[in-house]
Amino acid sequence: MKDRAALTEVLDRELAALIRPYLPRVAAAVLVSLLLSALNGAIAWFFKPFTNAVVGAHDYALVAWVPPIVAAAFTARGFLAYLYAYLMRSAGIKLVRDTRVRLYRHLVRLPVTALGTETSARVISRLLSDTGILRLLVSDTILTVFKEVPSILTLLAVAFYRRWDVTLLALVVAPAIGAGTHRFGKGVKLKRKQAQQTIAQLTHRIAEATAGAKVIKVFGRGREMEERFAADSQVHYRQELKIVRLKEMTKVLVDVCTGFGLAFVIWYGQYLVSAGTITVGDYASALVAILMLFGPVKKVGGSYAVLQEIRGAKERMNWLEGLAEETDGDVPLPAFRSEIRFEGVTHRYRPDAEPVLRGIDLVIHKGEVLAVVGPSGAGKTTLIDLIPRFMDPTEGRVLVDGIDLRRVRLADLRALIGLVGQDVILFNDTVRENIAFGRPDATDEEIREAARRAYAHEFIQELPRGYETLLGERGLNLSGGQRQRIAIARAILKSPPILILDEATSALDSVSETLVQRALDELMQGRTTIVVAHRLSTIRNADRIVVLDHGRIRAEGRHEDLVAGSGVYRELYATFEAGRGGAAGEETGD
Ligand SMILES: Nc1ncnc2c1ncn2[C@@H]1O[C@H](COP(=O)(O)OP(=O)(O)OP(=O)(O)O)[C@@H](O)[C@H]1O
Repeated sequence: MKDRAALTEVLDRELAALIRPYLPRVAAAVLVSLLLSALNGAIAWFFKPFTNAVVGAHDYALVAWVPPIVAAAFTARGFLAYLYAYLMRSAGIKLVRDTRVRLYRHLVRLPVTALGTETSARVISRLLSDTGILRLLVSDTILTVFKEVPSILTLLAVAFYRRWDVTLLALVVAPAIGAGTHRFGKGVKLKRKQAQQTIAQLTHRIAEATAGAKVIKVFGRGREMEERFAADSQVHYRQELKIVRLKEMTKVLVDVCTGFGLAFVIWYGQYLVSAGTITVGDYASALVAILMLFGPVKKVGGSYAVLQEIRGAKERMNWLEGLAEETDGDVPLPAFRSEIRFEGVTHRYRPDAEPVLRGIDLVIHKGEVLAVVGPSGAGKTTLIDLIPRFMDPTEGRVLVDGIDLRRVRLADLRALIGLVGQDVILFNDTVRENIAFGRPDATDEEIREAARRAYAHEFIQELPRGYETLLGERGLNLSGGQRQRIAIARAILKSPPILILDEATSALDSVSETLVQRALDELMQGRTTIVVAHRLSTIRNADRIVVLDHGRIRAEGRHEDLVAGSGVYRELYATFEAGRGGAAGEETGD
């Protein structure tokens, strides 16, 4: 109970901090809205003398003024209403925009392992949908506080001043309003969180339907996917409906309670009047003030439910904001001079899990091509992921030129590294931008030269708009080999001294494979290369091979030596040979 109260307090402080930059704009909007009310009041007020003047036509001087004043008043009203809406809405949209940008910046700065088992859909729903709800903070909650709370306080003061006892009587219903509103509000908060989870689920299903289109079709599961989406949408509909009902119930509650409050006041007031204790004037004045209180109280009650909704969304966003960003070191690393060293490296993905790497000691010398081989799950990817410091080892350390990676400036370290992974990520941009991803300042000639060396220039020229061709979402309109060559061109253009390759396990057709292999050879020229190898040619040509098994280095050496000596390696090599398809077949000809 106490924890929950503390959480609410923290949430409210965070919400207050979020809204602070936009307060001047909101205050200006409230000011405009007060002006607008005054103008409306004035229009109503002057209606009588104007009507008398026009209809009675006694005052000709005034009659002449009426048409321009009416036109001006309505024009001013239109513009003030516009200004009010503009100020109010822009503050809300700004709040949403800035929060999204802040969250995205945070997302990009997270370590790659931080998101763990979270799906991208859950992150997307937090970034787009939960942040969208924040808009209500401006257009509802803050607005209500600015507009209604001062009226409530003024009216209460008047009512107390006139008849404090009558007013107190009206207030006996206040605790009921407070407790009921709070209870409904809690329901709204819970439902909002659930509804946002369902939004994440829907986002997930949409992503599956687009990314998994082929699988869904070939397994004939389209109908089931539709049904699941419809079922989730139905769940979301019910959750939203529940939110609407709870919010409206809050207003009903205020109506019912105020009805009772009023009944008490009328009953007691009449008694006082008939007993001659108070004057009719006092009674009427207190009654009017109390009556006028009900409208603003109802609005504040409704707003409290909205605030709970916002708290629910903020709580979900806090999960993302609570993840720690990558920690950066401060030792500059302008160049790669001699070696990468693993010292007693043990790594677990979770404290209670088995280690994936166990006591690895390994030195990779500058200029060397090191192939890492091992059965599936041996820890190869984990090993290479430690070099760009995608994560820190749980025990031991990784050093570049004798400096622990934890102390090195991350940007410097990563500037020295090129990475060509199994899954080629192409961005939703032109071929040109995709190649220049690591060097946005590269000239056209440099980009072409990189593409030529990656054996990509020819096919790029044949694309409809050459280098300016937009690659579709995830570059779907290119073949696997073409995608890989673009990734290689990207690495060639960056020209890093250290290269990390995670060879694709799936074989390409032999023509494509030859081109990719040549492009890779070109890329590896003169660079220190660590490659998770799946091709026979790669392991045969490597300066050294490291055999990983169950997180340990089981053997190390050149291909010829290992074939002669290590049992584990011979076994592995046999599986490579047995599986040689396009990839291996290519190089057996030599
Ligand atoms: N992010 C992660 N969280 C938890 N466990 C992980 C994570 N990444 C990998 N693992 C586990 O660590 C072990 C080693 O995985 P790793 O990807 O390093 O092996 P690998 O040798 O590269 O395998 P493969 O050749 O199949 O890609 C596996 O058991 C895997 O399930």
